[in-house]
Amino acid sequence: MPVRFPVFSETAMPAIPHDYPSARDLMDALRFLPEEGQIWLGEQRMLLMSLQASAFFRNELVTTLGIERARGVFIRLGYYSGLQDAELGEALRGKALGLRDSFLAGPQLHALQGHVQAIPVRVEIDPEHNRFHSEFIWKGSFEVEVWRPRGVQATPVCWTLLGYASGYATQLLGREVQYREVECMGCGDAQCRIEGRFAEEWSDHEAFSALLREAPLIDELYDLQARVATLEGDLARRPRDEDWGPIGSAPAFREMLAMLDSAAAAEVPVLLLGETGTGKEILARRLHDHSQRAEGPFIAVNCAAIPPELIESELFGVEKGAYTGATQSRLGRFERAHGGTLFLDELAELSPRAQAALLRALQEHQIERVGGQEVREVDVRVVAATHTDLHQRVEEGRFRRDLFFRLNAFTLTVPPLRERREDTSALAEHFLARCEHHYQRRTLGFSDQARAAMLQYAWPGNVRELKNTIERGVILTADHKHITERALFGDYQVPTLQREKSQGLDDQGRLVESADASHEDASPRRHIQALFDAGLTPEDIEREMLVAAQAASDGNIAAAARRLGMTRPAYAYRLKKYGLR
Ligand SMILES: Nc1ncnc2c1ncn2[C@@H]1O[C@H](COP(=O)(O)OP(=O)(O)OP(=O)(O)O)[C@@H](O)[C@H]1O
Repeated sequence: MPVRFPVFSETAMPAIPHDYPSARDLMDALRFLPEEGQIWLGEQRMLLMSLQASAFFRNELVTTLGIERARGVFIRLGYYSGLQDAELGEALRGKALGLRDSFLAGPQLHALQGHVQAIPVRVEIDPEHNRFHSEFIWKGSFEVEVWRPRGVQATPVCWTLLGYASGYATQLLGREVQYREVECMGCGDAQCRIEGRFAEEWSDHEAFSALLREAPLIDELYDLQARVATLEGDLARRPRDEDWGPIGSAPAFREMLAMLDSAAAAEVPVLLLGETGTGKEILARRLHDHSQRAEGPFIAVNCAAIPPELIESELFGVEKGAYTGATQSRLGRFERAHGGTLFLDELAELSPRAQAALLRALQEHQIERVGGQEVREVDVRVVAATHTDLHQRVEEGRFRRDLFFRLNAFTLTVPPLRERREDTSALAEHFLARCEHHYQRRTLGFSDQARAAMLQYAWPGNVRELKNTIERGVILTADHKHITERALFGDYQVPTLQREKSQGLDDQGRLVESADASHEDASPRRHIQALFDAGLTPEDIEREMLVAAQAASDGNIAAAARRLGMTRPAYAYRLKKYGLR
């Protein structure tokens, strides 16, 4: 169904914007967290900036870059904001209200952010029939204000706004839309008016697309450029080979890496300690790559993954006929690692017999295959790893003391991710690039909220868990969309995020004066007063909120719970309590 707004002649146009759905949903997505120094709009962290500061920034940029280049920067800035907001508009309204209202969320969000009031003149959206035509009058453009002191300009000045409208519609429709400012108060017209069409309907569309792709001249906008380029199908962000090594610049990690590198040249055995998933294997590989054995093989064995009765034959090989089923002789990992490095992960799991054989291999560089008589010389450097307390195992008599001392000569402890949180972002970007490459996907990266959640989370499974989480996020995110907190963590609520506090419900689901309510914004109190005036009890209000959240979430319980800042079980419990389920 094409969506049409009445076409008004300019004189007949009403002064008050009409036909917009309620902006309540968009306003509810806006959260002020003064105690944490943050403002959030959906999954994006926002900034409040004064018009004067914005004018100052623009002047600086125009002076530094010249007007044409500055124009490009601001159009791209707006374009990127538009892309982000379209995700929010679609998430809030797409399923529930459809394309028309998702589209109108764009100008409404623009207004909510104080940029401009957009009055629809014509809105026809019918992508199925290849039709898109929209026209808005802009009132109170902040960019006209910013330019006013510079006098009348030769060309339209609402750069960011125009970029925003183009980015929003492009992202929402999944097809390039471009807007033009056909009238602008900044260049002497009586009003600002924009028109939007599919890109190819504009004769000069290539110049506009090129502007979006143009390399920004300031570092802060490189990211934007990469994302716009991504949209244009440019397969950016391929991981480089050197990116595949251990990532980390936290002091604890750097220090450990420096020791690892100095151990690489020496021929000593190395013991890596650290929790599961901290990267012990990747570090063992680095040790190998930096050693004189780099040209030789690197063989990794997870001792815990091999049944105890098979571990010896796995490590040392087997002679034909050694046991039923040994129909031919087989090389063990030691022999395969000859001239290189053998990485023994989960070393603590070795059987006593295997421990004895390993000790001999380390001391005498000799092994015997299972069922064989021949003594074979092996030239292997052993790097072992464990997440258990090996010393304690020795005390308990479960691990040979002499072997422990042999391996313990050079010990390194790999710090868990929670002790080097500053590495989380770099690791996350690294895994994102790898996963996108692997799955041939092009997301727009992490939302601000997803990033914040990753930084808050304790990562008990360490780097491996982070990697798996990001893989999940990439799989669940459509191309050209941001990876949300939900895509990463599902319905799990990252425990320490304090945003929920400001949503005004305590952990029993009761309405409370939120942290922000004590500040200037009196609107929640006003609403609550109105509810009291209507004679509603707190129970009535709670019941209504539960129902409303469910309706607004298409009956999806997890989504409704999130909307109310509750866990799913807490929400389900309340539904039951009120007989709503
Ligand atoms: N610093 C790092 N930079 C890049 N990738 C890493 C880093 N640390 C770990 N990884 C990746 O995380 C995953 C888990 O790491 P790895 O297998 O080396 O951990 P581990 O400590 O050996 O785990 P376990 O003790 O459970 O065997 C691997 O895919 C590895 O490539």
